[in-house]
Amino acid sequence: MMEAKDGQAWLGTNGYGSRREEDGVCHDDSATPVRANTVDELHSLQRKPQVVEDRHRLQLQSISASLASMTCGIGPKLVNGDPARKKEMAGKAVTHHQHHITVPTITVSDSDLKFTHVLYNLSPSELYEHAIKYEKGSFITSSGALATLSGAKTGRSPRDKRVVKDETTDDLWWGKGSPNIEMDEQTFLINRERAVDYLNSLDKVFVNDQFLNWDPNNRIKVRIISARAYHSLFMHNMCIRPTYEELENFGEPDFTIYNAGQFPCNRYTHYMTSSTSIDLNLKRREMVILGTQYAGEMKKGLFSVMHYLMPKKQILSLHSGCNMGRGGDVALFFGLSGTGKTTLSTDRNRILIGDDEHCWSDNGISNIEGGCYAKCIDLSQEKEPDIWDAIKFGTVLENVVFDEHSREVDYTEKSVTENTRAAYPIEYIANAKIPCVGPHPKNVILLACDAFGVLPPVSKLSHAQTMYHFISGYTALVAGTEDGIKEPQATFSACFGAAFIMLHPTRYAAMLADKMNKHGATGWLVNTGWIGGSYGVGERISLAYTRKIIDAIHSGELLARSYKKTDVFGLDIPTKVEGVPSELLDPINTWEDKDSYKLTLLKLSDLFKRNFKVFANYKKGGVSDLADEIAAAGPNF
Ligand SMILES: Nc1ncnc2c1ncn2[C@@H]1O[C@H](COP(=O)(O)OP(=O)(O)O)[C@@H](O)[C@H]1O
Ligand SMILES: C=C(OP(=O)(O)O)C(=O)O
Ligand SMILES: [Ca+2]
Ligand SMILES: [Mn+2]
Repeated sequence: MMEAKDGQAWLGTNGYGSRREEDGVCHDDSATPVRANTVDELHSLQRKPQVVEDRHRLQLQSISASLASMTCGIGPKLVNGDPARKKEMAGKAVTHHQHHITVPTITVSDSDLKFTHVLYNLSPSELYEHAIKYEKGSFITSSGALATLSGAKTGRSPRDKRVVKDETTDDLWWGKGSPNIEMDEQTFLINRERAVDYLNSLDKVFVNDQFLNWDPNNRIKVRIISARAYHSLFMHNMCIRPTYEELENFGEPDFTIYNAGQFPCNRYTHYMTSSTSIDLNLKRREMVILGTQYAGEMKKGLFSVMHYLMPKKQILSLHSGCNMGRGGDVALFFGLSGTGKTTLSTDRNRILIGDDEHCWSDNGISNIEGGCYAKCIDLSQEKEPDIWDAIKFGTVLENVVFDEHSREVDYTEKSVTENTRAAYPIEYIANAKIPCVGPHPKNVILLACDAFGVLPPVSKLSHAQTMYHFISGYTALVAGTEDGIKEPQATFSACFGAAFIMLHPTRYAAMLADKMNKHGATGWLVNTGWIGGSYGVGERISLAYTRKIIDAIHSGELLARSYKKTDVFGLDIPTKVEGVPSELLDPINTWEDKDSYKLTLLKLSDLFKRNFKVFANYKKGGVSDLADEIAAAGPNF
């Protein structure tokens, strides 16, 4: 080594340092030498250390309290940072012993002796490294997105969702048709303890402190405690990301998720019917996840919470996408999974406010989330260029298949699941509106993917029809996609999101009716499903045609068209839409077998009627006055 001028040593390429030898050989010593004595020292120069301040101590105390065991009432010993960098972290621990307890405690369990490292609001880069190093199935794809596997579950488990029933939850929707399956407080605490013990047994946990709802007056603070970098990155993308200052003043969360998804619940525990349990406790403002690693549970679990909290403030929570034209006209896109909310709200010519969860308050629309969650089965650059471009560094790609060597994703591949997904921050869509808020909607578009092929590609709805179809929440997808032709499966999901609503559907419908009336919004029903016959005979309407229809709604062109009424459903269908063959607009034209069309139409209308019966008779603080008018807005035959 050779002494540099300022007393630091440089690293040379050999034992002689980089002394210039006058031998006519060219040496590689043109750059300023590195200031390090050892390779370790050199590596330590790479990263600017994070300053551990009092702020971090307060955060650790707060997290320790979040992870407190119910039985002994104290939280674990926590230390900031990566366990793999132990030496750098030494002496900076915060424990409950210092802060919460004045008398000396006697250590009674092994878990009291250990530290849990907290990886607090890590950046996407840090989370990538953790995922790749420690989580099997994590890879960097050729676009820079992180491919991950969600494990045995590749979709949500609605039958395993439980809601604590107590004195505060009388006004919830319980019973037949409701997504809220009850559990008691005691059982919740048993599952909570199971999750907390699991998380505390780990060397490290990930903690995300973030926000929900872009409306600053109605924003809530959420904390997500999880065991996987994948989950932390997913929520980083999906929730609203705090600025440094906002994080500094974060304080205590309004709601906390304990995601112990790799660990099962105990089937012997009361109310458990499988090894998966997603438990919501509104009074404690906590959610526990056991036995599923599907990240969508966290996103949609928080959505349920918003479906409870927001209506209490006269704010309507909506399972819809939302975008805005350059002139400020806002459109909502309702629909069940796979009907096109994400695809159609992401539109080159319009500004994206959000793809899935919104609030409608007296001030207009706000997105609940900070990211989008797009399906990627059969994704193509040509058909969905904006979503394609959003799949880059930072994006989580769930359960996709890629080329072993090139790491190119094959979006047609369903060998892990058909529900392959991309989760990305909303600003990855070039024309996203930040902050994600907008004025009152002008158009309310109800999407149905009708695999029966009898609903028209577009209908204009009266207010009563809008309510009827909103409460019905119809779509029909095809059950199995592989072996042969299967019957389309009709699904009715109230408010186009029965799995997430907490109150009776009529409560949300009444609010929607009220807001649409007040702000003069027009309702539309768009069939993004089959034309020319049911699944097996006809085909799915092309995305290009659906986009033309949506364009005509946005521009006002469609409102000005002439209409005719259909039989049975009594829908008003336009006779012409720019860019769409006119014969497509009335389904009877595209069916070769007219008898079969009529039979299928009647069959579907019968399914609608049977489904609606339960709502028609419901009179409890909902749209009871409107009930008759709304029921009459359904199919008639
Ligand atoms: N005509 C169409 N309209 C909308 N989506 C279509 C159409 N044809 C095919 N699709 C595909 O259907 C899927 C719709 O899914 P997505 O937009 O993610 O639904 P959601 O957000 O409502 O769950 C996408 O994969 C899209 O490419
Ligand atoms: C994440 C989901 O949303 P969607 O399929 O509506 O995009 C879901 O329903 O699990
Ligand atoms: Ca959804
Ligand atoms: Mn979606």
